[in-house]
Amino acid sequence: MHTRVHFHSSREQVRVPNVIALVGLPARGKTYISHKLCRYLNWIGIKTRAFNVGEYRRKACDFSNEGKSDFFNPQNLRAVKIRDECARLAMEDMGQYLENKEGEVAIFDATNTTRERRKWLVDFCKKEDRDPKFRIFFVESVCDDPEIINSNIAEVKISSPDYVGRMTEEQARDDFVRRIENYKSQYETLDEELDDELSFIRVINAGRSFYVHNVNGHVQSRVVYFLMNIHLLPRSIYLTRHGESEYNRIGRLGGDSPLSDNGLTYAQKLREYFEKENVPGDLRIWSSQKIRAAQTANHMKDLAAHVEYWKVLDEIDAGICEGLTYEDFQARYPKQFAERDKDKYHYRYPSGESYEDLVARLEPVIMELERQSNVLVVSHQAVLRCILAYFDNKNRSELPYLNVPLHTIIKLTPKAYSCEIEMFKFKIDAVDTYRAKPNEP
Ligand SMILES: O=c1[nH]cnc2c1c(-c1ccccc1)cn2-c1ccc(Br)cc1
Ligand SMILES: O=P(O)(O)OC[C@H]1O[C@](O)(CO)[C@@H](O)[C@@H]1O
Repeated sequence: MHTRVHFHSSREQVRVPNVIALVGLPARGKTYISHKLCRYLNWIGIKTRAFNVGEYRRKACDFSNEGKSDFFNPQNLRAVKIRDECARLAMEDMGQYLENKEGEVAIFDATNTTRERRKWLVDFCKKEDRDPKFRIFFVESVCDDPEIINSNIAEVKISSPDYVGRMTEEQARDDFVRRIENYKSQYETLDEELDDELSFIRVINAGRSFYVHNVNGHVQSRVVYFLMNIHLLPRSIYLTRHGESEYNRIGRLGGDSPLSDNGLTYAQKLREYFEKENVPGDLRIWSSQKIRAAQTANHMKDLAAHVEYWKVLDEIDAGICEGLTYEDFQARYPKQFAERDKDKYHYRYPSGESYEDLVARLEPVIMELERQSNVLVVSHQAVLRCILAYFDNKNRSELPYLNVPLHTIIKLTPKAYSCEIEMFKFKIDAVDTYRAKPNEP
């Protein structure tokens, strides 16, 4: 009988609640950072939610009767009152989220461009009757590169609910530039002397340089590490499973079987796809160290600088079920089989892995994908579900059931706040290895 030891990440209860507060003028990528950080922290298992004050303001007052940029004029006292009220509401909701332990990290996405506003936040996190106090980390984004600012305004501002359908793009752009001017007059940047006791990072020109001050604790150091590895440069990430393998054909899990004839055909067609794709610059190819993946990647050899073989890209280890079919698994270990369907993300095969283990094993791959330009990843069903869940912001109950069929290329193209996903299914026969969640009895 196998001794089963349950390792549950009990660290979640231990960690102090963290607030990550953005600082910066409009169109400095605060919401971009907020969305991306939220997605990364949730994926690595740190429950995180973003609170965007702009959304509270849009709920509080529709813009039909408000002057757009004038609403942000500091002399407009009525508007100042509404904006402060929205910030207070967002802060209250954030406080509840952390107090009720719904999550460990709250991201406060607002301009926070005055020392007074930031002091309000700090006092809120450290207030007398709060136990435990919230740790707060400021992420300031400063940017004077007009190209970056204009791409931000073009990509996300003029299509924002504040403008769309109310004025022309030209008018929207002009109004937004006036809105920025309103904030500039009041902007007090973080200062290493005046704000010496604060913890913060200043990101300059979309990550061209950084100033890091008084980093405190595990979450803040992960945030700094992540922000120093992401970039805005346009590129695409291609994901594909190996071609159909002999084990796929007989429904066996895991193993290290070679490609079937169909699989070999797919490997050839994959190469032809990339010959036509004309990927700009050089294409990096990462393969797992399983024969079926290496055979698939090797058909691309001379198209890419070189193929790299990563063991961390190997398929989920099914432990005692390696080499079995699902039918064998159910017949031989009925209790285990039933347990897996109850919570497929946390279920760990005896002597094997869970999807949660896979995510932990794949974190360096995600970090390197963020750093790189155009990459093709040749891997496996469970592994690609984890990678896809990161880029498509899928949670831990959806992740183990994502559809990643054989003989299909998944092309990811990151956009401002989301990732464009295209799936190219090749007309080459392949078995269907997808096993749906059985409906509740
Ligand atoms: O506009 C900007 N100014 C300044 N920094 C910016 C942007 C954007 C951006 C650009 C276009 C659309 C949506 C967001 C991203 N970052 C950014 C910030 C921090 C890091 Br680390 C990487 C990128
Ligand atoms: O988590 P699921 O749905 O069983 O999929 C993972 C399985 O898919 C395969 O890659 C192909 O069936 C197996 O090697 C692996 O155990």
